[in-house]
Amino acid sequence: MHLHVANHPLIDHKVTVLRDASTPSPTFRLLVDELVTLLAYEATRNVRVVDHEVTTPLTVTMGTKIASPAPIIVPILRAGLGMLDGMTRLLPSAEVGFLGLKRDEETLKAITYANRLPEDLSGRQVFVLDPMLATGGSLIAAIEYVLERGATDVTCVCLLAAPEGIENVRKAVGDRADVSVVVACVDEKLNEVGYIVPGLGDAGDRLYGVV
Ligand SMILES: O=P(O)(O)OC[C@H]1O[C@H](OP(=O)(O)OP(=O)(O)O)[C@H](O)[C@@H]1O
Ligand SMILES: O=c1cc[nH]c(=O)[nH]1
Ligand SMILES: [Mg+2]
Repeated sequence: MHLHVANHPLIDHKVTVLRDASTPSPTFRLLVDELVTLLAYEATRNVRVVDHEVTTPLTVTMGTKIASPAPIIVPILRAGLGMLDGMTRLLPSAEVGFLGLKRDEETLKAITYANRLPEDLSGRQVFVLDPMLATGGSLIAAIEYVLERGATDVTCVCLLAAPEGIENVRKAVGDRADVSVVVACVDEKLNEVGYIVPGLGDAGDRLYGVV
């Protein structure tokens, strides 16, 4: 597994505002959207492209276009939905599959309640979106889902990660070179109830309200 931690003052600034408990949902949603756009620059560094001839007003030249089959974006419901628009804006030809996972707050195990992914992801490049990588249980479940269906290149885009969660993902995927995690910030630790510290609280609740 390859880990890329973004290192950019604009990203740090926006993450700081996200952390602020007084930031209201509309601002929180806007910042998540902006952060995805910034992280996507790194996350899509290895997006597959093919040569593509283009006619400019002056001549014919060779450029590139996103390869076929198109990449597939998988937001993990709920909180990952807040990252979807930002990602599809940059990759408009991508397809979107949905995975609904809810962490049992007692056991901290991820429970799958929705799955709308193509059965066959053979050879597909997948971008998994989830703002929070805490114990890693949810992300590991998502990575395993798409790998079992044949995906060959999985990039996870997260905002905050706990060191414990990164370690768990690393253990789960081993030294696979085609799984990577791009994250805005690696936080200090998990607390005794599995929340990221200093973190930003419950990302789903902050985006969409307490349910
Ligand atoms: O790394 P983990 O320990 O698995 O925790 C992280 C997961 O917890 C949150 O989702 P949650 O279960 O709160 O669902 P929600 O998005 O519907 O709020 C978050 O969005 C991740 O999916
Ligand atoms: O800190 C955390 C941990 C899991 N899920 C969240 O939304 N926040
Ligand atoms: Mg939540």
